[in-house]
Amino acid sequence: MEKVLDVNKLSIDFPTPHGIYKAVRNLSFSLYEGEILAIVGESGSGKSVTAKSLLGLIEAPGILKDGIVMINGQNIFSLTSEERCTIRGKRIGMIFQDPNIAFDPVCTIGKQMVETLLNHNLVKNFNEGKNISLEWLEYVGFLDPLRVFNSYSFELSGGMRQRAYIAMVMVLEPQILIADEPTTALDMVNQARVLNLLKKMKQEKNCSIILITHDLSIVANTADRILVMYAGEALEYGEMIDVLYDPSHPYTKALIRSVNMGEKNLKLNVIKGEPPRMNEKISGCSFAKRCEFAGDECLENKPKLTLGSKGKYVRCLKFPKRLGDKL
Ligand SMILES: Nc1ncnc2c1ncn2[C@@H]1O[C@H](COP(=O)(O)OP(=O)(O)OP(=O)(O)O)[C@@H](O)[C@H]1O
Repeated sequence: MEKVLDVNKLSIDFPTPHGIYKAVRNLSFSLYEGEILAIVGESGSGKSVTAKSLLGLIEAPGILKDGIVMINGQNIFSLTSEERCTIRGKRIGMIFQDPNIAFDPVCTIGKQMVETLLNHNLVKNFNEGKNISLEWLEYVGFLDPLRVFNSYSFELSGGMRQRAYIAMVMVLEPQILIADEPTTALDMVNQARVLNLLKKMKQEKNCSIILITHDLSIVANTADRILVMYAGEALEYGEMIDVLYDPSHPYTKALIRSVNMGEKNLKLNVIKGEPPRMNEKISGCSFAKRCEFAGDECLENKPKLTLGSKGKYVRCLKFPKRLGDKL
């Protein structure tokens, strides 16, 4: 499978009056054609900052400390803002938890979709844009696409609005879609609809998707591979089956024990303690203070992300199956 995105040693800092917050630390991962990569981790682990940086967006006061994000052979950080705008939308699209931020309340859904197509010079006139927009509204599951086309966003229910949002992003047919907590605000029925839609876009449109979520049951249902983030860095990274059903890192194991993936009468274990403060200097393993297996060496020596069996990467000094390769 072809690599469509390559993130190499990405580090993002937020200088604040309380010190430098290290939101993303030396993060590397790739995304392949037609796959769903889930990024999971506790709140504040750096998932959203990472996702936005893939579009070249680092919100002030954040700064790119180091790293390269290659999309189709181009480093997004070395492009001009105009070149980045062309990549955004056409090559890479992003949907957030709250669709309201994407819609103009005084403009119909259809008009916005057609304007997006016209702005990217993908259609010659309104009617051509309307036909493409209607096809996408039908694709995301609307039985009466024309009604949605002529609606304002506030006239739709939450679930409909999220699907209309996906149609509006997908109308440009981006090769890469980043979905940041796309189902958090939805009920179970609409959650399933949106997740099935992501799977359909992967299978039928060969779309490569980064799915950011806290919810491991969603990951089990949709993802091909997983990146587990903690305190801005990757702790475990590999095939979904190998990470979720044969976890290696104590943090991944604890994360799995803290949710119910459908088992009856399962006792849930909350992970004790807090992640390190983002301005804290971490000399050893970032998870060591909360880890039940940690020894003195874990507090003193920083583990490297290391390749183990089944092509899985793990950052843990206690991880037994190391082959010695670094990422
Ligand atoms: N504007 C900001 N100013 C200072 N620090 C920031 C800012 N935005 C993000 N950060 C830092 O980046 C860290 C990671 O934030 P991010 O939103 O990526 O976390 P997340 O994993 O997506 O969390 P959640 O699941 O709650 O959305 C935060 O803990 C914070 O320290």
